[in-house]
Amino acid sequence: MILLVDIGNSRLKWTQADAGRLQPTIFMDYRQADFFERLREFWLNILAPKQIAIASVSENALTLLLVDMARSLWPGIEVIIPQSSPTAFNVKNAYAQPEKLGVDRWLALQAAHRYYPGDTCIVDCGTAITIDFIGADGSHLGGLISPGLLLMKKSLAQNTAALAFSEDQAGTSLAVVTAAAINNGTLLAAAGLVEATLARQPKAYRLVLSGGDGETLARHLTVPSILDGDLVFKGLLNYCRNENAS
Ligand SMILES: Nc1ncnc2c1ncn2[C@@H]1O[C@H](COP(=O)(O)OP(=O)(O)O)[C@@H](O)[C@H]1O
Ligand SMILES: CC(C)(COP(=O)(O)O)[C@@H](O)C(=O)NCCC(=O)O
Ligand SMILES: [K+]
Repeated sequence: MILLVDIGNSRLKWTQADAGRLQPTIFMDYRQADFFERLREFWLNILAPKQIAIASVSENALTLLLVDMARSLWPGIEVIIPQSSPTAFNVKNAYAQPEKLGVDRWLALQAAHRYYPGDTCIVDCGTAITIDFIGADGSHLGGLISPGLLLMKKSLAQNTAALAFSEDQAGTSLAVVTAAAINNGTLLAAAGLVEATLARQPKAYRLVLSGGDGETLARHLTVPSILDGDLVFKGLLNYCRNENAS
């Protein structure tokens, strides 16, 4: 059994992999006061893992606390914390400073190259929206970062006098009330960003979506997409199979 952990800027996601098969993901808000107790409760009741692999774009202190918890629960557990690098698993990082690419994006690129080979565009619609392109030969072409849906709405609420935050369903039609105007405006900003980015590339790319708002985005895009919320976990699994990747 392998324990896989993906820490984003909003939530911690974890799952277990048994012979490469991923169990359902557990989503947790790591900013809640009882987060560590709740996670410990969960982990006390799982089969002892041989390895724990962690991908985090959040505070390093959080990763260290999780490693401490894992080591106290399962002494001798192997801890794997991949870092962004110039190349790994036949994928070449396009960043001028490869270590600066978010490790979640780096792992998703490696998983896409393995499970969706070809020219692929990966969009992770989480706290931020990240868009990354990879060619069939494994070369990353670069990417884009924009605020996610919740952040766009929060920033409107925080920086205006008259715009309140609402979690109502969003669409892409023209609205006649403020809440819908905001929800639809922000959703269309995200959908338009993805569609425009794809349209501006010199060739066609297969689109793979992930992240907490991936499904919402998929429903409102005018282009076909595949939903895969496990890309980061799948990327982590590579490092568990082969620790010597560079
Ligand atoms: N139950 C939920 N709790 C929190 N965010 C959610 C939930 N359902 C959908 N979302 C959306 O998902 C986004 C977070 O996605 P996620 O992939 O977990 O982000 P991150 O990887 O940045 O932590 C939020 O910004 C929000 O818009
Ligand atoms: C862009 C991100 C904030 C996305 O994080 P997320 O929305 O998954 O929480 C993260 O991948 C990150 O911190 N990246 C480092 C900068 C970069 O990738 O260029
Ligand atoms: K993201």
